[in-house]
Amino acid sequence: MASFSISLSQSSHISLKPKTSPPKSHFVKSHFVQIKASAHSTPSPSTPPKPVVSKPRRPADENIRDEARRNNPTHSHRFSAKYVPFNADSSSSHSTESYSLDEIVYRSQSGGLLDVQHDMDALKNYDGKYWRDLFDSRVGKTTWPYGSGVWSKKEWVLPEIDSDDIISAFEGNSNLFWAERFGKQFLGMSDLWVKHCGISHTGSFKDLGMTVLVSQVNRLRKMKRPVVGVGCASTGDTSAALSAYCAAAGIPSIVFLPANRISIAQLVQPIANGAFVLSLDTDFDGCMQLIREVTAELPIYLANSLNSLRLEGQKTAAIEILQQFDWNVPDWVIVPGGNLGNIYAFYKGFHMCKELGLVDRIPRLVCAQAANANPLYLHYQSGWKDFKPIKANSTFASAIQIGDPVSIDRAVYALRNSNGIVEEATEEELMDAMAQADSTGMFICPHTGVALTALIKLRKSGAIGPTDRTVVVSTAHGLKFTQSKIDYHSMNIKDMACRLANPPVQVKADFGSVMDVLKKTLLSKAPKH
Ligand SMILES: Cc1ncc(COP(=O)(O)O)c(C=O)c1O
Ligand SMILES: N[C@@H](CCOP(=O)(O)O)C(=O)O
Repeated sequence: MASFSISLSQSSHISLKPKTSPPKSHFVKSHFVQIKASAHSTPSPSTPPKPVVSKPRRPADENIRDEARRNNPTHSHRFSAKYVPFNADSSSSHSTESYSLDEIVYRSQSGGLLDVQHDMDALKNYDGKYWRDLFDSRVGKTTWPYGSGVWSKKEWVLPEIDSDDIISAFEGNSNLFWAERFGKQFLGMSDLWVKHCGISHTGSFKDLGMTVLVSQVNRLRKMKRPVVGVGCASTGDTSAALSAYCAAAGIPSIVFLPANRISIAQLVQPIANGAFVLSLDTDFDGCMQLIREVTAELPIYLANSLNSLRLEGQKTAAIEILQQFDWNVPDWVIVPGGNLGNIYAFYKGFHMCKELGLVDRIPRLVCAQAANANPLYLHYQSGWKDFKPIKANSTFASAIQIGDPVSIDRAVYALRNSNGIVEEATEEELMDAMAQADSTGMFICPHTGVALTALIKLRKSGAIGPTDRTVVVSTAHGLKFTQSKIDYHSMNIKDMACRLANPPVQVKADFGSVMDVLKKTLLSKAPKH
């Protein structure tokens, strides 16, 4: 595997009936009020927004933030959220411990994980149709901030933040790709989809969480909270997203990277975005330990997914999948896992949609790991007994080379509550799966190769049926990982057959030689009529 050193000296308006059940008194005066929701303001049953037939063009001297301010001058909020201890065992969730999202806190008093808890009673004042219509009305617009796939779900993400404090690149709304040929040719499947979360601002799903986290930091700094910068440990994608969003906000970012373990494309991202980059002679788990110690001492805000704010943004990918299927629920969703925040984020997004009546069930989740970095897989195989961190070995899926995932409890909770499965992929399996997918027109990253391997194995075992609607989550853009593809297609990998390698053919630059080669190769493959 290649390694690199870090020596670089309108609005659509919807008319909705209220829920038949009586809403809570502090929200609604009459049960029979008609709500007009606009794409640019949170609808209020007590003060319905003015109906607007079509959105007039914004004055030339007004930008989209100004426009949002004008349309929503009071910034009144009916919804709220807070941090509570993450409790895998809900029977013991009687804790009264909670924190405002404006506090800087990453762990509960007992040292456990935190979770962002929304005021579900307030959200339940609106029925599933209300939320589906509201979210649908915001897709594909430039209305600040709802044009973002994350902020189109603002009421479910960070309901209390002022739109003016949001730092967004209009992330999300990513392509749900129908993998027609891959599904048909290799798996006999007709309803296979790839959610391309990596076709995004910085080339990975991390943008979804980072817009939320950096927006909250922006708010904290405006509130004069002591935050001198934002820091993370990273295998390459978190650091890229953090540095981009911080640069957009004018906030300093600090990234801890494991030396020689991330791709050159990932390394250059924070460098270009002006982050303070530390290359450390350790692995990701070592970097994570260090950033936790540093952020406990210095006023640097922690941006890893230990910080549950990140997952609020990431969960919108799950909501988006449902939305893209017209609120039909797929049977399976397969997610590659490393630090294990994302698998929980998917669970949370699906679960919220069920709880709030947008859908009536959730998909089964599969978490896919590289066999060289498989602590969750081993834990699953043991029947969820005694989790043991491991020393992760080098893998082409370098962004998930993690042996001591911070979100292990969240992942176990998500998988147990979705009748989930954990699978693993060897280096050869993941690279072959990546090459196979690429040969059908995709250009995926090795982590997506891990997820596809899980799919291939589950199809072979019969767990996933030929007509099951299945979504594979692609987590990063293949262009960040071109070196792995170069190594594969030049058959330059020790102990790997690279059976799908497609190296370029060296030919003399004359007509005869070119014709000979073309006849021998292309024409022999032409379909016979
Ligand atoms: C490309 C890519 N895929 C998958 C993952 C795994 O996500 P998580 O750490 O949330 O499990 C990561 C980061 O860890 C990643 O960068
Ligand atoms: N793959 C991640 C690893 C860190 O994960 P996080 O979600 O906890 O930030 C990366 O790109 O750094």
